[in-house]
Amino acid sequence: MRDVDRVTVEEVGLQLLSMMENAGRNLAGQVLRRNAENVVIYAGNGGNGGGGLVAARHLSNRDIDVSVVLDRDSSDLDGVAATQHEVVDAMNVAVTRDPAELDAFDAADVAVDALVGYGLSGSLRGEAAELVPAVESAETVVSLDVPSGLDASTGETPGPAVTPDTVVTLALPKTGLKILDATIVLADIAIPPVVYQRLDIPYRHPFAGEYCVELRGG
Ligand SMILES: NC(=O)C1=CN([C@@H]2O[C@H](COP(=O)(O)OP(=O)(O)OC[C@H]3O[C@@H](n4cnc5c(N)ncnc54)[C@H](O)[C@@H]3O)[C@@H](O)[C@H]2O)[C@H](O)CC1
Ligand SMILES: [K+]
Repeated sequence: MRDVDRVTVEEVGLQLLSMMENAGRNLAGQVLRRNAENVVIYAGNGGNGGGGLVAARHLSNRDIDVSVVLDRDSSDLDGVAATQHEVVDAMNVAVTRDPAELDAFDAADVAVDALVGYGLSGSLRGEAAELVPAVESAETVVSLDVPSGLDASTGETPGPAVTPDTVVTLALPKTGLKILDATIVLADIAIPPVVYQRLDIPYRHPFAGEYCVELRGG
């Protein structure tokens, strides 16, 4: 997946922010399908968190009551996550580090888990790990790309990990998802077939007339 991202950005010229926009909009679409009224997005400081913050923007644009919980102070965000945070902050979306501070916390019908994706290294630690019970307290948990704390390649959970109802995984299903009971939805983030060709990955798009396809029910 890292190679797919690299070739897409460096050789084809599609920008990370474009892929992330597709990721976040597809994720928001999956949340909207659940008729959620009150959504809490848990976001970390990487591509995964950035996608979660894009979804926060799309949901807020659709008048959903959405709040964001970060695993660090917003001033400690950098890169794409900082860019996406700046936008939701300007939109007056509630952003906090402490879920108990949110009026919406007890009422959340969907929690979006965008703390860590395939960038996990070792066991889930620090505030991200401490937030796992809060994420799981919502009626429905939707993880972006891979459940936070689960190794995307092996499926191992060397420490705490989110147990989602649904995973919205991006571009290609990650092998580590095989062990989960969750519903797996594959989302199109517009990676062109030439990228897979260059990497000798046999690929035929599975999306038919949609941007998301359910690979496996929970
Ligand atoms: N083609 C695609 O699939 C695309 C995927 N995208 C999304 O980007 C993430 C991968 O982004 P990356 O920045 O490489 O890493 P993460 O966001 O997954 O993680 C970095 C984040 O997590 C923290 N962290 C790492 N290990 C731990 C740990 N053990 N405990 C606590 N915290 C940890 C680290 O400090 C960073 O803050 C991918 O999953 C997709 O969601 C792109 O949006 C587009 C292309
Ligand atoms: K995640």
